[in-house]
Amino acid sequence: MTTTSPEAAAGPETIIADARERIDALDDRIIGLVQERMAVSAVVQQTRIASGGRRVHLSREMEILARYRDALGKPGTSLAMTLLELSRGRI
Ligand SMILES: C=C(O[C@@H]1C=C(C(=O)O)C=C[C@H]1O)C(=O)O
Repeated sequence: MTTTSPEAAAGPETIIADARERIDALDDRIIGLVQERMAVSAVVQQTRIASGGRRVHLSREMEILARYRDALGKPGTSLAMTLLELSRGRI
C-alpha cells in the first residue's frame, strides 16, 4: 500500500494558495511587530530627548545591525537599516 501525504494529494494550485494564505498571515504579524517596535523605540527616543540626550545612539544601532547580520547575513544588515529608519527617521 502506498501512503500519500495531504500535501501530495492536493494539486499545486491548492498548495500554492494555502502557502500564500500563510505568507499573508505572517506578513500581517510582521507588520504588527514592526509597528510595535516603532512605538517602543519612540518611547526610548522621547525619554532620552526629554532628559537632554540625543535621539540617535549610534553604538546601540551598531549592536542591532550586527544582530541582524549574524542571524540573516548581509541582507539582514539592510533589513535592520530599514527598521532603524522606520523607528527613528532618516539620519
Ligand atoms: C530606541 C533607541 O533609540 C534610537 C533608535 C533605535 C532603535 O530603533 O532600535 C536604536 C538606537 C537609537 O538610535 C535606543 O537607543 O535604544
